[in-house]
Amino acid sequence: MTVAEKMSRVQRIHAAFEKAKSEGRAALIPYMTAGYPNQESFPAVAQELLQRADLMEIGLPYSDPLGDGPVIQKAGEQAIERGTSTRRTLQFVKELRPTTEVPLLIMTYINPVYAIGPEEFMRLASEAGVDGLILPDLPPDQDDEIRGLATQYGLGLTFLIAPTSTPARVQIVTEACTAFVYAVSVTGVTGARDGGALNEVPALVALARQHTSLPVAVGFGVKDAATARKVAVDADADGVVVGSAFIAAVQQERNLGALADEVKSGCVK
Ligand SMILES: O=P(O)(O)OC[C@@H](O)[C@@H](O)c1c[nH]c2ccccc12
Repeated sequence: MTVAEKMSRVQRIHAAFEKAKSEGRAALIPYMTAGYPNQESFPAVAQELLQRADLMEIGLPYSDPLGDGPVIQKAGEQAIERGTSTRRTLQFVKELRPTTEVPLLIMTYINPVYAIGPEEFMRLASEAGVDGLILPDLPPDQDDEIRGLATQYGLGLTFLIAPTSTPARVQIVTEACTAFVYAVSVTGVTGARDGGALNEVPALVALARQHTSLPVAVGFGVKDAATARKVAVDADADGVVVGSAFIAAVQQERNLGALADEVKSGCVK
C-alpha cells in the first residue's frame, strides 16, 4: 500500500465529518450488524442506510458482546446463526465498497480480531476497503500491537469514552484515536433509554474537546429527531451514531429509510 492510499482512509473519514459540518449538520453514522436480518437482505438494508449516511458502522457479530444491549445482541445472534462470520463480514464490506464513497468502519470486539490473528485481520480489512475500526473493549494504553498494525495497514481507529471516564482516561483514549472519538452517552449497554439519559452528553463532549481536535461522535440511545437534536445541537457533537433504533425498524419491518431521514433531520444544527 502506498503512503497516499494509507492517508486516504483516515482522510476520507475526516472529510466526511467536514462535509456534514459544511452543510450545517452533525454527521449521521448508522450502525448495522453485518448479515442482519440475513445474508441475502443485508446489502439492501445497508444501502438504505448508506444513502443517508455520512459514515457507516458495520458490526461484526460476536458471540459474547459485552457492550451490546438486547436489540443488538439478538441481531448478532441471528446473523451468526445465518452464517455471518468474521470473514463474511469483511466480504460484505468488499461488496459494498465499490457502491459508495461513505467511509465504512468495522465495529468489533477484540476477540474476533485475535481469533483470526491481528495481522491477518488488518490485511483482510484493508483489502476489503475498510476505512476504520471501532474497538469498544480494547484499552488503548494496554495495546501497541493493534495500533501499530492499524497504522501499518492504513486503518483509522476509534476508541470509546464514557461519562465515567476520568479526565486522565479521556486524555489517553483520545490520543490513541485517529479516526474520531466515540463518546458513549451513558455508562452501560447500547439501546434506547427513557428521556434524561442524554443529559450527560454536553459535558462529555466538552471534556473530549479539551483533549482532542478530532471529531467527537456520540452514540447510545439516539432513536428519533428529538434525541438526535439533543446530541447534535444541545451537545454540539460532530456525529450521531444510531444502532438499536435502526435494527428494531428492520426487525419490525418498518420503513428504515424514513426513520433514517427523520433522525437526520434532528442532526441539523
Ligand atoms: O444502539 P444505540 O443505542 O443506537 O447505540 C449505538 C451502538 O449500538 C453501536 O455503536 C454499537 C454496537 N455495538 C456496540 C458495542 C459497544 C459500543 C457501541 C456499539
